[in-house]
Amino acid sequence: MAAQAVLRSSARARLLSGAFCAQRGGPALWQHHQNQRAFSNGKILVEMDEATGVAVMKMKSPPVNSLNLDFLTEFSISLEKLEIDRSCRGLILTSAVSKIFSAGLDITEMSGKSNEHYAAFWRAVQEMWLKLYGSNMVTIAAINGSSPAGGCLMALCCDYRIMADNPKFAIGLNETQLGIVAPFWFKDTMINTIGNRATELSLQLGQMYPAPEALKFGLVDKLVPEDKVQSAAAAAMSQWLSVPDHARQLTKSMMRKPAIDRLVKQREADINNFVSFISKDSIQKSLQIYMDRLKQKK
Ligand SMILES: CCCCC/C=C/C(=O)SCCNC(=O)CCNC(=O)[C@H](O)C(C)(C)COP(=O)(O)OP(=O)(O)OC[C@H]1O[C@@H](n2cnc3c(N)ncnc32)[C@H](O)[C@@H]1OP(=O)(O)O
Repeated sequence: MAAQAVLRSSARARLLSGAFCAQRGGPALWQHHQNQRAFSNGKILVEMDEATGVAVMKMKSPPVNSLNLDFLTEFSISLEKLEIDRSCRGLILTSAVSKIFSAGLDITEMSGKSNEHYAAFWRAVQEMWLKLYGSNMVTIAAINGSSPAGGCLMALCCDYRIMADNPKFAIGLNETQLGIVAPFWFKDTMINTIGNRATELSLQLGQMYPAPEALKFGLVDKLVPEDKVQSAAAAAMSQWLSVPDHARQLTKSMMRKPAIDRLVKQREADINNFVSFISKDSIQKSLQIYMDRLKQKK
């Protein structure tokens, strides 16, 4: 109950009540301009091309697009809005922040907060995963910067990944480097992409892979020059959209449903696990050390 109260007081409540809105004071409604429609909830900007049925979702939460409770709530609501729009068949997920796709879960959401807050936060992380991994749309990640942990997870949820060919940009599930453990559904998502052995190595070591290495073992599907990421994503999208929707959607569901069902069945237990793990003193200390190191590297 307390967890729901936290969620009610967050972006979801503001969005649904219409306070998150466009500068003119209305709800985050579509704005029309020629063949384009757009809406923005503040941290997320969505532009949809009506001629192609493709929406581009840009994450815009500087400095690093870290995934806090408000961001995750906006993300899930935006995705739901596209999912129920029958004219939208494809989604390109990318970043409006230079050199960063997403820094993953916001570490400050996992430090020094109440158990109710941890529970609400983790429910929002689960929701983002359930919606994106289970989307009926074709989803393509246009990875135009670094993408650790939760950022990598978002990319892995997509059907296809195109990354900027820059060895300074790295991607991976680096949770163990923070002294924390990726849950089973992060692990399942990675296994479904790169296989069991590569996932085991990657997760235990908490590896971050520079873009060229990520390509080698299939963590991403294609590298292109930085300035071609969006056009390459659009080109890949038109190939994916040439497949009849019903056949592609059923095939996607056949591949992903077992992993999705597994979390759905254990959602509350997974939240309880997260809360009891993250609230341990030793884990809080590890996160603090990691954050201090991040700040010291400057
Ligand atoms: C227990 C259950 C498991 C939970 C599963 C967890 C999943 C996760 O996603 S945990 C988060 C893992 N994320 C990371 O390890 C990323 C850490 N960040 C970085 O490596 C870098 O910041 C970067 C590569 C993303 C960007 O580097 P750079 O452009 O040099 O920017 P700065 O490092 O200077 O960062 C700017 C600013 O942002 C703060 N920050 C960075 N990442 C996060 C984050 N994930 N959460 C919260 N805040 C973050 C960083 O501390 C800087 O803050 P200021 O010093 O106040 O400017």
